[in-house]
Parts: sequence; structure tokens; C-alpha cells
Amino acid sequence: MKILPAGQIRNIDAYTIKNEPIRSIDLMERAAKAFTRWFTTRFSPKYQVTVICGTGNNGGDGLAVARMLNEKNYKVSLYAIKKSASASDDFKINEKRLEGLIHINKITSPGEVPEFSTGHIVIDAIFGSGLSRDVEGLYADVIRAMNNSGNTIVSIDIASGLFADRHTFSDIVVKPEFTVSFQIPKLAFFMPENSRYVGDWYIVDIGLMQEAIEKEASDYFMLTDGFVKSELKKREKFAHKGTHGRALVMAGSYGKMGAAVLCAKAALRTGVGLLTMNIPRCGYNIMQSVVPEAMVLPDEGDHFLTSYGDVSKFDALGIGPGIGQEQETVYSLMQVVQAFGKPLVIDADGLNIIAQHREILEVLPSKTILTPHPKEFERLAGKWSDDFERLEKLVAFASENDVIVVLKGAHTSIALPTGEVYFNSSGNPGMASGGTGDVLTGMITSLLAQGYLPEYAAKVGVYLHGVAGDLAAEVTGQIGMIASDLIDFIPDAYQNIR
Ligand SMILES: NC(=O)C1=CN([C@@H]2O[C@H](COP(=O)(O)OP(=O)(O)OC[C@H]3O[C@@H](n4cnc5c(N)ncnc54)[C@H](OP(=O)(O)O)[C@@H]3O)[C@@H](O)[C@H]2O)[C@@H](O)CC1
Ligand SMILES: Nc1ncnc2c1ncn2[C@@H]1O[C@H](COP(=O)(O)OP(=O)(O)O)[C@@H](O)[C@H]1O
Ligand SMILES: [K+]
Repeated sequence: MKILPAGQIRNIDAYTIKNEPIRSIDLMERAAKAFTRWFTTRFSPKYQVTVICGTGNNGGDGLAVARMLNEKNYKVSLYAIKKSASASDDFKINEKRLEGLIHINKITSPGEVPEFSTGHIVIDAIFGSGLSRDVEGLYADVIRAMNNSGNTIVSIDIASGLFADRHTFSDIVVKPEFTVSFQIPKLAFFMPENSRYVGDWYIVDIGLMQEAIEKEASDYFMLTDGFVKSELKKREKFAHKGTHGRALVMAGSYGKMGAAVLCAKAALRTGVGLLTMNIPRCGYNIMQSVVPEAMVLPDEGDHFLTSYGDVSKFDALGIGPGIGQEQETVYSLMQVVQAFGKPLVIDADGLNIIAQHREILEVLPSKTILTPHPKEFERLAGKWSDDFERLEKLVAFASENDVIVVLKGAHTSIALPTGEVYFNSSGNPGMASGGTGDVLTGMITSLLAQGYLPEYAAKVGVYLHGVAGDLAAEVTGQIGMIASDLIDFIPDAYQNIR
């Protein structure tokens, strides 16, 4: 699914209005209906609803929603902030449609800012994607009062005061519990810095024309079920273990063999044909007894990796979880990436080693997959001042180094050397605990071994990992969930997507 800036969404609106054709007021009606449908399935008419409108089209949506909720027997109080005489045409039409139905309370001065009694659901329809400058004055007074009221807020399209496509410097922004957005996700939703200005967000379909969406170019996408499903490889009837790839994972050190074990189990559950674990000697008994399906290639070093063997017979290589940064390990990593010569997966200490020895970046095979969490990415690419700048750095790093960067987090973002970025939509905060990153490395390595091209191994791996986390959380809850639970749910994740 494409993520588009407000300007391009406006083009799609205009195209739909012209070519469907549909009058813009009817498109607004359709948007308001889609919002109302979402709202009525979540909140019953026992709730009192307060709708706060601006006078642009977002405000027009708010008026239409107020009318629809009134028809469905919700008790609705309605306010419009009217600082100037100007209002959009569709706002004015909706104003007329409300005559005799609900009174519109005008807010024209600070004294008219409502009190917001508790227990209301507040619908935020002040500004949408047309926000053009920081919020101040009367609008700021209303937004502060809304945020301080303690009521549940639902924003229409996007929280008022939040810029859809760039960093928002001001903190005068509505803090909704839910954002219900029209058809196309906004880039702002994927930025951790905006978490309190987005809440849980949902996309509702308002029937914008597909051909119009296709015409608009974008480098940003959201990974969805449909996309991943279409990329999953099927098992052939006459398949054998050799058909599904040979993977080598170099992982673990004394005190960090758990990382190697998690990575191994995840690679196997993701379907690799044959798995070999290259680990320091201290891990030999652990690996053989805990993961009997994996073959073990013990290193000469007792406590950490000191060398590497013949890598030519492997289809995929994953390196990094728990390896530490001893000098011999650094040297082995430098050598093995060149000896392997094909795209591989590098994680954790493998990335920290690269940050310390940047010359390795020069010799990485094209489309190697790097899987940093934000701290590891900072070591590689330097600091950023906000999340939009972080995204710029991500895109630049991937294209300058011809690598695929999987920047992990709540909406893991996968940057390709082409400049495209795919934001993940699966997963939950229960996954923020030690070891889940090792699981991801095992999964992506496994997919590479099974013949997925690096770009698809990254996308399918990240999405599947999040689905496994979501399924695990349904059973364990988010708080008690651990990385091993996630591994147990990889088979179900496959079943779920298929
Ligand atoms: N996309 C779709 O498919 C559909 C979109 N629809 C809806 O339309 C919404 C976009 O509507 P929109 O373009 O009229 O802009 P909107 O957000 O209402 O604000 C514009 C007004 O606010 C003003 N203003 C801006 N910033 C300000 C500030 N800081 N402080 C004070 N004023 C400020 C601005 O003034 P100006 O900048 O012109 O001075 C103008 O008057 C979209 O989010 C969705 O809800 C649906 O109805 C149909 C399908
Ligand atoms: N809030 C969150 N929502 C969804 N996924 C998350 C969240 N926090 C972390 N994750 C996922 O959990 C994994 C954590 O990886 P990482 O930080 O490397 O952990 P570790 O090093 O302990 O294995 C990543 O795949 C990340 O995307
Ligand atoms: K809004």
C-alpha cells in the first residue's frame, strides 16, 4: 500500500471527482460515512459525543459526521471554531444540512472555548491534511482544552496540528486515542516521535479511484498481508531438504549462546532445508542438545569466533547475533563477507564491528541486508534531530552503500538501495524484549537460503516476524511474551497469511 503526501492525495481526490465522476460534497459524504461506520462499531450510542470542527474540509467532515451520529441516536454536541468568515464550500453545504437538526456552537473568542465535561468522546475535525502552519491563538486554546479534558479523542483523517509529511515542531497538537484516516496512510503515522499524536490508527476506504492512486509516484509503502501473501513461495510436491536451501549462521559467544539458539530455531521454523551453526566451542553441547535439527560447526575458539570455514556450499549466510567484538571475530567477519561474495544478513555485533571498521562497507556484497535497531543505526549513520531526518539518513545510507537496511522498531522500515522504503504494519510492543531481533535474523537468513531475493527476504521476514509476534501476544499477552514464544508462532504466522 502506498504512503502519499497531502499534495498527492489532493490530486487523487481531484481525479476521482472528475473521472468517477462524483461531486466533491458527495465524496465528503462518503468519507463521513466511512468514519461513522468505524465509529459506531467501536462506540455505542450510550456515549455522549462532542464534535469540534474547523471551517475547512476536515471541519466539513466533522459536520457531516455529527449529522450521521445524530441520525443514529447519539447525543451530539457540536462546535465550530470560526475565527474568520472564510469556510470551504463543502463546509457551508454541510452547515445548511444541519439546520433544524443540531445547533452549531460558534467558538469565536477564548471565552467560548467549551468546558469539555468528562465522559464524552471528542471527535477532532479542526484541521486535516490542509494544515499549513503551526497552530496558535484560539485554535491552540481549544486544542489545549481538548487534550486536558481527559476525554477519549478520535481524530478525523489526522490529529489537528500534526503535519502529515514533515516534522512537527510545535507541541500544540491534538493527542487522540484513535486516528481514523481516509484511504491512504500519512508518513507522520510511522514516526515514533508522533506516537502520542496518532494513537491507534485505522485506514478506512472512501472509494478513491485506484487508477488515480496508481498514477501517483511514491517511494514509501506499507507492508500488508496481501503483498506478502503474493510473494510467499509454495512447497513443490517433489521437494527435498536440498531444495529449501543451505544456511550458515555465525553467532554466539560465551554468555550469549542464547542469541545463537534463538537464531537457529527461528531459521528452522521459517523453513530452511539445512542449517549449519558456526559457533564457539563453549556452545557445542548447548546447540546439539537444544536444537538437534541444526548441524554444528564448532570454531577453534572456546569463547568467541576466531575463524571461518568453507562458505562456498551455502546459499545464505547470517552473521552477528551474540558474536561480541573480539579482534579475531572482527577479522573473521571482514574475511567471510568477501569470501561469501553473495548478499548476506548482518545483525547486532556484526553491525557494531562495521561501525568501528567502516572499510567493511566497501566490500559488502551488493544488497547485503543490515538489520540495526535505532542505536546500531546511529553508530552506522550518525545522529539525527528528528524522525524525518532519520528517514532521510536511512534512505541515503542504503543507496550510498548499495545495501538493504532493516531499521527495527514499532514500524520497522526497510530501505532499499533504489530509495524505496517499506514500513511494516505487523507486530506489537510485546516484541520489545531481548532476543526478538535474533529471531528476525534467523528468519531472514532462512528466507534467503530458500531462494527469496534479498529485497523479498527482508520484506517477508519482517512482516512474518510481526505476525508471529501478534499471534503469540494473543495467547501470552504482550507483557509476558518472550522471543521463544514468537518462534513457536512462526508456523501459525505462515498459515495465517496464506
Ligand atoms: N483527502 C480526501 O480524500 C478527502 C478529504 N477530505 C477531508 O478534507 C481534509 C482536507 O481539507 P482542506 O484541504 O480543506 O484542509 P483542512 O485540513 O480542513 O484545513 C484547511 C483550513 O485550515 C486553515 N489552516 C491551516 N492551518 C492552519 C493553522 N495552523 N491555523 C489556522 N488555520 C489553519 C486553512 O487556512 P489557510 O491555510 O488557507 O489560511 C484552511 O482554511 C482532509 O483532511 C479530510 O478530512 C474529505 O472530506 C473528502 C475526501
Ligand atoms: N513497539 C514495537 N512494536 C513492534 N515491534 C517491535 C516493537 N519494539 C521492538 N519490536 C521488534 O522487536 C525486534 C527487536 O529487535 P532488537 O532490538 O534487535 O532486539 P534484540 O537485540 O534484543 O534481539 C525488532 O524486530 C523490532 O522491530
Ligand atoms: K483532524
